[in-house]
Amino acid sequence: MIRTPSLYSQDDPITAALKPSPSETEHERAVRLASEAEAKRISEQIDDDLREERERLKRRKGDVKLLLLGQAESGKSTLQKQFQLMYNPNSLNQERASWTTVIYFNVVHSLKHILAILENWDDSLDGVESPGDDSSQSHSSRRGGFGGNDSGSPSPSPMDVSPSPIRLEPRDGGAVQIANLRRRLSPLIATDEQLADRLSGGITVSGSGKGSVFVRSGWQSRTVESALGRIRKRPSSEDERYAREGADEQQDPLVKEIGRMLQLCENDIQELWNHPTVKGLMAKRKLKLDEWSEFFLRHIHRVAAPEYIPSTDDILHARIQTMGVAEHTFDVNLHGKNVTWHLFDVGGARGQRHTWVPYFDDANAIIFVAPVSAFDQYLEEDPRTNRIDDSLQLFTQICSNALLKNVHLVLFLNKTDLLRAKLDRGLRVKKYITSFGDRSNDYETVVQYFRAHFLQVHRKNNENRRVLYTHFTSVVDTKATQRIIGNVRDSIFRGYLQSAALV
Ligand SMILES: Nc1nc2c(ncn2[C@@H]2O[C@H](COP(=O)(O)OP(=O)(O)OP(=O)(O)O)[C@@H](O)[C@H]2O)c(=O)[nH]1
Ligand SMILES: [Mg+2]
Repeated sequence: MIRTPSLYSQDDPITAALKPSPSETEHERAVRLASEAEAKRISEQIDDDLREERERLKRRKGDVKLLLLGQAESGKSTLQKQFQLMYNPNSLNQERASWTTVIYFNVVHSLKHILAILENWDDSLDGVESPGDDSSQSHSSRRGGFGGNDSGSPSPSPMDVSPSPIRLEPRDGGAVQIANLRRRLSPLIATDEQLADRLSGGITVSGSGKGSVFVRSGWQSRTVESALGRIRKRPSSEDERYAREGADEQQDPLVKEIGRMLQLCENDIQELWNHPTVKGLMAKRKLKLDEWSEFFLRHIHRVAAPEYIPSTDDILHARIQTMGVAEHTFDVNLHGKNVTWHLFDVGGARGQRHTWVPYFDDANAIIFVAPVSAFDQYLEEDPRTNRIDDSLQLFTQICSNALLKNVHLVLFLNKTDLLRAKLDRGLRVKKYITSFGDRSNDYETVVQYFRAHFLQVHRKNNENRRVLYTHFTSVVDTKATQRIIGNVRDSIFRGYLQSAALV
């Protein structure tokens, strides 16, 4: 007979220490056995997790890992949606209905913001300053020159002052009209927090400002799940009709109710959006709306329609902040070879950037997204830092990071459509970026100026003499972006094949 060592061998001091006391009662024995069983379960779970992780790493060995990096609002998640549209369009269709919640939230939040600005403005409608004036935040206290020099911006040039400042609505009629709109819209505005809660699953992120909502990877199904307590699987299809047919049975009662409210309030929203006071404040830049706010308010007739299902363009314009790192997987076929790509879409706010590092050591490529339209904007997390300055600082850190020194590097100078629109509206770069000086304020000069700064950062931090691939992009433009994604895919693939010694 084979003899096995006793469970409580006298030779082992640890097992001796764990040996039950001879005076152990029945109850103590039951508690001990339960805790030993729980410890065993946890240990086995850890072993399973480790085995799974090893398998996953083994599987991923030949895969391409692409990181999307850049500051908050730069367009990383929008670019990820373009990849999804290109390589896994069914998955975008399956989650189409869940974007309704985000878009309703974007609309309600924008209305709330407009009404809040109007409230603060009611008392001082006559105190309108010159166009282009941006006195809601003092420039002199901000970093506006490249490289974080604290030079601030020059005071507005007398040339910028309009000889006849726009007069906003007189207090009486306009103010009464706005007060009525505020009253009628208040039930809709009151849903803001419920919507935020639905999207974030109750998680709030400190310092997120503007009442933004952060979502973790997989929020689309969780949003529906948390509302209904179940997820219904639908057959995948490229047809938006599926989304429409499935949407009703899957729809969250809160979202349904807000859809109904939007329908009833559409005229009031139109009236507020087209109100001369709102237009006047926007022209004076006393009221600054984010690009997605303007987009959805311009399309409110469609968004407030019964049975609204977001179009692909709507999904590309919807705004929700990424929390942590979200992994998306696609199969990319090139020259008959099928390779799995893992796209890592990161949260770009300063408080999120520490989550990027664990993904650096086995990354093959990075697309760094820098919004060039942001020259007149400041960080949510640090209102003293100009957004372009922050992008350059972040790009410096990425270029100089030792873990990333062999990674294929692509730069997207993004939001060129918004840059063009701002310049066309007469915004002057020099007012925000002092080093721009007296250069011509046209689109070509401005984009080349920004590009030169990014190239300079790359040159100064390029011991390995790696190539930087640069693209001017507007990632909400599907046709142009998909063409660029094709180029990027080819260049990443070439590098990948070379490093895998397959060519
Ligand atoms: N007009 C325009 N809008 C853009 C462009 N790129 C992104 N946007 C919009 O800008 C907003 C922010 O884009 P996101 O993709 O969510 O930004 P992000 O980099 O993922 O931000 P975080 O998740 O906070 O790090 C969204 O409403 C997008 O639709 C662009 O090139 N042009
Ligand atoms: Mg994002």
